[in-house]
Amino acid sequence: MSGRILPEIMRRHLQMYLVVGSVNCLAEPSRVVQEALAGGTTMIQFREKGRSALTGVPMLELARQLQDLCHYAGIPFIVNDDVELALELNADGVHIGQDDESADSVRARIGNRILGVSAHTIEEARRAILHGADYLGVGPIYPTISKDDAHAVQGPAILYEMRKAGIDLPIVGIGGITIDRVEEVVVAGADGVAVISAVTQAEQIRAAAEGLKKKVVLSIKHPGMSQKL
Ligand SMILES: Cc1ncc(COP(=O)(O)OP(=O)(O)O)c(N)n1
Ligand SMILES: Cc1ncsc1CCOP(=O)(O)O
Ligand SMILES: [Mg+2]
Repeated sequence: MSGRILPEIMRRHLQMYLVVGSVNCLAEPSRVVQEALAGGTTMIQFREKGRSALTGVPMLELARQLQDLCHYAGIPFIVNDDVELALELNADGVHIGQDDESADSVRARIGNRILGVSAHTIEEARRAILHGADYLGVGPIYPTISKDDAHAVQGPAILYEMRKAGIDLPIVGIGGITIDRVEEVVVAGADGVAVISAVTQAEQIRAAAEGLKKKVVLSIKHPGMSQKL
């Protein structure tokens, strides 16, 4: 990448952001990602975390496989937490939280790659921006089954508060987001939704991703209309 990603391009990548690892998938992870991409997923985060998470060579092989799928689909491939892995793979970016390596240090290591930072408060959001974040991951907006150590549920109000405080960086809402909740997340100020279970646990993965994406796009263009879908 020749420079930092433009906010308007970042916002589009955040519309239907799938966070995924082998632990979350009912079907084979590469199959899940293929289907999700066919449904219009706009960015993927590789998050290989949890009790039965892969490590070593199998983890690396899965990461490469998913990265290739993203490459062919023309969407960014982001690595959760592990900056070394992101650099080794030449991934498009990294997502870090408040308990991970600090954002300014990660920015210095990854150059112009995409940097996503989790923020739970206006203060954390402002610091992340100063430290070079390209987007903020805000949540959990609703209760989640996919992260044991998640912060307290914040509700869509946190998105309103951040926007009201003048935070205009691209934001993705995360945590317990289902198709019925997309509109209120977008209307509250998010540019898109990041999901694990709504896609990885769906019976029809492609249709699930497609439905979420359509609802985000409609909620951005015509707030209020997406109820009719
Ligand atoms: C898009 C997005 N937003 C938030 C998170 C959570 O990151 P973090 O708080 O570091 O927790 P872990 O995912 O590392 O368990 C995320 N991964 N993605
Ligand atoms: C990684 C993460 N960070 C905050 S909530 C969450 C889990 C989101 O998963 P789900 O979409 O299944 O609630
Ligand atoms: Mg983290």
